[in-house]
Amino acid sequence: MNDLIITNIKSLILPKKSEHALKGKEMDELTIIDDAMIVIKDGKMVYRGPKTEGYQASETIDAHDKIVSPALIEPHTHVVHGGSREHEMTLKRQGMDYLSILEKGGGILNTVESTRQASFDELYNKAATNITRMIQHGVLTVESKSGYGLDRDNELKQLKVSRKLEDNFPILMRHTFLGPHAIPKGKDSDVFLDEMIDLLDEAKDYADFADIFTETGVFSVEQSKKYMEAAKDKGFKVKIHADEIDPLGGLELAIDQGAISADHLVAASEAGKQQLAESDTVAVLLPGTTFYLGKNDFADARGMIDNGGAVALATDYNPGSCVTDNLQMIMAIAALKLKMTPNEIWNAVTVNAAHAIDADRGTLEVGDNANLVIWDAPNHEYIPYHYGVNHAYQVFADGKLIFERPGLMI
Ligand SMILES: N=CN[C@@H](CCC(=O)O)C(=O)O
Ligand SMILES: [Zn+2]
Repeated sequence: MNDLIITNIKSLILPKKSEHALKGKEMDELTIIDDAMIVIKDGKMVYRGPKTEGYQASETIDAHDKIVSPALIEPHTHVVHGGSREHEMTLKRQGMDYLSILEKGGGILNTVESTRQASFDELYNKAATNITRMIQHGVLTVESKSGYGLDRDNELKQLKVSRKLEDNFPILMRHTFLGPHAIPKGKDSDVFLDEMIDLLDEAKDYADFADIFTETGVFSVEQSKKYMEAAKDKGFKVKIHADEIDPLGGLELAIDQGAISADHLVAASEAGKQQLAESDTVAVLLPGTTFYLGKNDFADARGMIDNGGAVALATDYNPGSCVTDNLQMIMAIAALKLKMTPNEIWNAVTVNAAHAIDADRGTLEVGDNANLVIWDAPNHEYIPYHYGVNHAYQVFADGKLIFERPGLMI
């Protein structure tokens, strides 16, 4: 007897399981099975394919002609933080840009203050609200960065909160130490970077990856190289916030260092984009950030994919440069502004997002954990098309229904 059958699935969306992230033309390939059915036993996929009579189960769920996909994957968030920065919208309206706000002690440094002041429980409860919202939007795998402590105790506090979230929610998380996220006021950047390098040993108990913000007025390419090499020596896989605003060569550094991902890449060079195709580095693009910063030039996803590179998408949820926990919204921005096809977008928020954070997720093959979403949508193109609302209808973690969108009470 099988545990659960989900039947009457209009279309089943199946990204390809692969040893490496999907690159170039592969990103436009997606298997779609119409009139489908899923069988789950002990939380794992036993069958997925055309409807058949061959299976029995103690429970059957009728998908009522809705579509089903693997649960989405968030490969870049700053979900653990104190405070909020709505006042920055006024500053931006008055013409101050992101780096000028940071230079004046606002931006990331504002959130550092709020995060330092917040207790462990306050940080946990706040982040739990965002994680809940992400799950409600169809996400069951989340990467979470520190980077708002900028000192030993507060960086570790953030990472411990991140770990507790993973313990208490039915999700898989990856935890990233982002000590070099900004330079504390009055500190010398080299001295501070050395402090963060010294902290890597302790951070290793809680974090899977080490990350750095390589940007004008933050850390240079040379400093980033030093940090990444130190982190790799200590057993970390490395990530980088690269070429978000200025073209410093962060993508080339990431590739050179064998980074698992290079994130942002709005201002990445042509040379970097060419090299991406030959590398195992995944480009994690964050178009919600470009939108939220009010910019018109988006990352060149088309160039990266057409050159043969691997692209993933994330919200970059954080309190300053992208305040949304709705990855479906990012799928819409990717369609409109990154000119990605629906198939590329689905692969970018499932398999490729999984590869960007070293997670074996994002597919629905036999033997996979049954992490999936029933979407209230007629086809897979509909979700990027009808933007700004939640299309997730039912979310299943390891075959268990954990969220169902309520309907009207009239
Ligand atoms: N750009 C650097 N870090 C974050 C933003 C952090 C913040 O503004 O609080 C990002 O990925 O966009
Ligand atoms: Zn970030």
